[in-house]
Amino acid sequence: MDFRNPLPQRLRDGLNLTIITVHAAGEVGDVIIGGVSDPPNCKSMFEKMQHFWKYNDNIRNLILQEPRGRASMCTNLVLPPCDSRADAGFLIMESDEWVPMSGSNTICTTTVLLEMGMIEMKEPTTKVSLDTAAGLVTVTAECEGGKCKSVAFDNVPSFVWELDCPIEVPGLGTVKVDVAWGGMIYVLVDAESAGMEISSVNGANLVKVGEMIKRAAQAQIMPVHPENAEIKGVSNFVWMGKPEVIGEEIRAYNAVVVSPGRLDRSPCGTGTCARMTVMHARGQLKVDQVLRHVSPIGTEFPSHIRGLTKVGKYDAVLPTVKGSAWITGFKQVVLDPQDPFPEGFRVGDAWHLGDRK
Ligand SMILES: O=C(O)[C@H]1NCC[C@@H]1O
Repeated sequence: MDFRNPLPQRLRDGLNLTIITVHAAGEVGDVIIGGVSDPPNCKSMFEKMQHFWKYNDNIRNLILQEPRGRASMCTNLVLPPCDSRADAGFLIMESDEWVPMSGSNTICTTTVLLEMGMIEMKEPTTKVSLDTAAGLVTVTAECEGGKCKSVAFDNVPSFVWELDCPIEVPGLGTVKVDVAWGGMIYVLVDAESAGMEISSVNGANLVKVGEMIKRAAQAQIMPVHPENAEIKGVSNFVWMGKPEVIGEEIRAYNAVVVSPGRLDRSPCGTGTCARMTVMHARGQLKVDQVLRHVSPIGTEFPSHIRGLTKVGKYDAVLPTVKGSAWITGFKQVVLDPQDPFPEGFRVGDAWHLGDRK
């Protein structure tokens, strides 16, 4: 056997992605660090995201769908930033969409950028500015011995469109939902009042009922971001667990149903921001008070509101979310030109197929 040149020529010639595999609080947010060209003539990361949606969405399908991907994972693409203040730019791929912002993915990407030496790590604290499709996000990483121990990101302002908005859900009746922006657009429902228990063993039911409510909300309401009319429509769903006051802090479980229907393994950074703005609007969370948001697998994002602002006509909060990520591997992904599934596939045993055939 000759191992000197193990990769056949036809695989070396085609798509060849260098990926660092990583998870934050259990949620996979792999990071592509090589093999994808920067789209030309884009003035913002939002324009780069639109470019991929329009011309290169096949890469998202290839990476996230089977056989290379799976339902419960995301992938990030590191690119040069457009904002001159930023150290790096990145775009976020989820199963059903490119999303403007994501918490677990910001934590994964920052950890990879620092631990792989793509941005210089300074101990004990490294400040990083990341250009995202939702805007500039500043990150403070606690670092020690070459490890990025934690990542706290100052998210874009979050605000509420609706509190207690009645939605007619076929099979369930009227359900009251909150609608908020946390870097993605969320519908949020109090789990206890809907008779839902947040636990991993109840995962299938949380997904099934959450998807029913989310799809009904998508059909009945159309929130539009006041500063970017192209960001519109509900993306994900949050089950809000009962808040428990512990000293000065609040601890609460949550379960986020990520489209097309699976639970976020992490406490969901953008969902946490959406929830904090809802809790603040209801007088349940004060500025600087910690919300320790807990995922169905028990991982935590300690978070807080660092100040108040306005987004268009809406009162908004400035949310900060903290978590940790761990690199799990390194891989090269290729596409054989003869592969019958150049964009992968989904099977109903593991995927909510939704409207797909
Ligand atoms: O942390 C978050 O914001 C997310 N986790 C996966 C789905 C959401 O983007």
